[in-house]
Amino acid sequence: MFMPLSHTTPPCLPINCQPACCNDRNSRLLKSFVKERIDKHKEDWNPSESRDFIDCYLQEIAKDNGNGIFQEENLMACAVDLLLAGTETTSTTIRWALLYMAMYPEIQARVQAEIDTVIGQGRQPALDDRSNMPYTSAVIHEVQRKSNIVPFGVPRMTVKDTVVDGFRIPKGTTVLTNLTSVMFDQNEWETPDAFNPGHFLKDGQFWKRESFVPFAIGKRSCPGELLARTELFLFFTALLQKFTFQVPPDTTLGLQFKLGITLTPKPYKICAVPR
Ligand code: HEM
Repeated sequence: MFMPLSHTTPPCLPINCQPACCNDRNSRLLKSFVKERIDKHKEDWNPSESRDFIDCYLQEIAKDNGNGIFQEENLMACAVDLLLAGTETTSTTIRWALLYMAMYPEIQARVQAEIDTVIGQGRQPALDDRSNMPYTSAVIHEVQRKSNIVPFGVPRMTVKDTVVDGFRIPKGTTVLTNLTSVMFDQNEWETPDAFNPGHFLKDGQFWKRESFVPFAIGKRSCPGELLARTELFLFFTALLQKFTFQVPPDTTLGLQFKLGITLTPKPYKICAVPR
């Protein structure tokens, strides 16, 4: 179970904390959408059959009549967090992936060749295909490493005086994990600043690397990792199965970004040409 992000995030981060979902209007819309869903779940709730997260939470609230830690306010905050953390991140990664594909047509062509061999055009991609597609997996990992969309993890706060590697961190200190330093470490990566899927390939097979940490590590690492990895594989392969992404005529694409809670590419235009 996780705490709402708002309980662990300091109110004023020294960065531009304004993803589209954070502005007042969008935040109100999101909250009222979640409230509607919770009310609907309460209406047709059957305690002996949990359909999803909201049902399970309602069950926990009912156990101690809403007097314990499980309360409707927390349910609301957790559901909003899941929607925010779960949509902005995956869609931003896909935006980076399409940008890289348009900028590196030879890499895109190799992904498409693998899709054509393993999946073909006659059916949609399935998760089972992933283990037969080392090059595509390497490209998705390299997109995640190089685009580095959550460069400082999620801000945390020490709950007691702590010593890390000889450094004393007093209780109540906000701590950011510098994931960038690991994913661009010159001692770990052969060409840290290049977009190079070869970082994740050895003898033609997918190579899992310890320094690949876009979801952070440890007991507070991203709870959505499995879902995100599944979504990224299915969306990316489905898109490249049907389209080739190209730089529009007379346009130069670049890797300019905007740093907010996530590191997103600046808006860009590319052509999706049906295959
Ligand atoms: C490419 C996609 C994603 C990336 C790169 C990503 C990355 C991260 C990172 C770095 C953290 C901070 C971990 C830490 O502080 O140690 C985090 C936290 C979190 N992520 Fe993700 N995430 C992604 C997708 C998702 C999805 C799909 C969901 C849910 C459906 C999700 C839900 C969360 C939540 C709720 C937290 C806060 C957990 C807590 O406070 O303990 N994330 N994520």
